[in-house]
Amino acid sequence: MKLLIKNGHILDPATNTDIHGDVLVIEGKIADIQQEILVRADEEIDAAGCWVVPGLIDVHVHLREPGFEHKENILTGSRSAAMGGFTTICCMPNTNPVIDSVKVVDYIQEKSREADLVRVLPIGSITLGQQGKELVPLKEIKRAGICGISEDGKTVMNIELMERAMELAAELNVTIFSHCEDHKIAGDGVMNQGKLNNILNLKGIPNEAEDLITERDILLAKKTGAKLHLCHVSTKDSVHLVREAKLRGVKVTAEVSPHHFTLTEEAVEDKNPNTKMNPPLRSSEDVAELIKGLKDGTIEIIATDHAPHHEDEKAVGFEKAPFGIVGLETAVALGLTELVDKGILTPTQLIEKMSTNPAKLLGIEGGSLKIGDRADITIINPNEEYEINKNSFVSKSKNTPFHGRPVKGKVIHTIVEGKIVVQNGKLKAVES
Ligand SMILES: NC(=O)N[C@@H](CC(=O)O)C(=O)O
Ligand SMILES: [Zn+2]
Ligand SMILES: [Zn+2]
Repeated sequence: MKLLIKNGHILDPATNTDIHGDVLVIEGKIADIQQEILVRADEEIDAAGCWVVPGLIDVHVHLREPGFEHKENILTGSRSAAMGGFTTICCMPNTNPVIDSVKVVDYIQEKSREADLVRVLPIGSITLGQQGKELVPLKEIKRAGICGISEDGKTVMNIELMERAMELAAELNVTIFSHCEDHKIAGDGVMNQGKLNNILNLKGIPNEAEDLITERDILLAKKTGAKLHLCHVSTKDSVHLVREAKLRGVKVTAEVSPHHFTLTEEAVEDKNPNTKMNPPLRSSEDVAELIKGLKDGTIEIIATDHAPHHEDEKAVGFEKAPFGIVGLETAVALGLTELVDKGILTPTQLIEKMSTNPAKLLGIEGGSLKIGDRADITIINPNEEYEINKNSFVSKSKNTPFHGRPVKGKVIHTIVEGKIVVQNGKLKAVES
């Protein structure tokens, strides 16, 4: 099977490629990249006016299966990922049962094989059942195929237990994905604690809830030598802490989610439950520092924290609604509109944070268009302008604050191992 991608703007951060030309894929692998390739192929894609980039990788997604399939399942989440240009996604363990055993890891892998769309890498939990009491059997679940461990949704508040988890993770070379939130300080807050929460009569979550755990986990990573990845960084001081930790040689990486660099707490003004997520939308000073951190490389990854919730669950008022918003199908547009178009990141830097750096963090093949590499490729039209429409999402859930927002940049084709899964902005093979 030969696939020829013609006339694209080929951007590969891994090989420093930035040329106009053609990409030839043979039997699922990148066979050639030239200004012009003249061969007869089985299939041809005209990529004129589009970026041709390494397949995007999202290290932070909630697929909700097993246990919460009314919000999303592995098949619908994989479709949503493909539509968003992602060829690999990592799914968080806050399912029911939790991803804390070989059995659940196997189940997810089997379901994703059946879905046969994008690669799904499960993230195991840190403690059994995310109960914060006993560590998971790390050696076994690592052998079964987890790509890291996380207590996402909450924090392991017991510091001794977290230290032991990091020691073991360091020994087995497993990355810890840390959701930094001091439960006591966050209390039953529902939005950022700042200028607005009192006016809106909503309980606040102060920055310190995040910053204290960020600091704690950086210190533990330094002490144990564990590889620490910070999930959804949202505060200015956490960005400062990461910047300093890197200077001191701590093995720490950090991600920011598109909603945190796009919106501030002001978006909560009309109490739309789709502006409620954890961590909350922060102040404009926090957002400015996140953007600075993205620009200077302190934050090397953009991850969606795709957190689908059913419409009925969100329709109970701001205070009672669950935290979280969907993100797979809006990430590319927000990255392009908010970061590239505004001159904060170059196109190559955006792709680096959405593909090359995630691959490095996970230690997996991908994030590059080297000859011989597996042909995971995303083709994006950076100039297409439209309004985000939640009704066009293929995700089971539509909980987005971005419905109706004008954006620029659309995923046109997603190719996984040489197979076209999204073509001309549509899923190629959808039964049911
Ligand atoms: N981000 C969220 O607001 N919610 C996530 C949990 C999490 O990422 O912490 C969820 O699972 O719904
Ligand atoms: Zn989280
Ligand atoms: Zn999450």
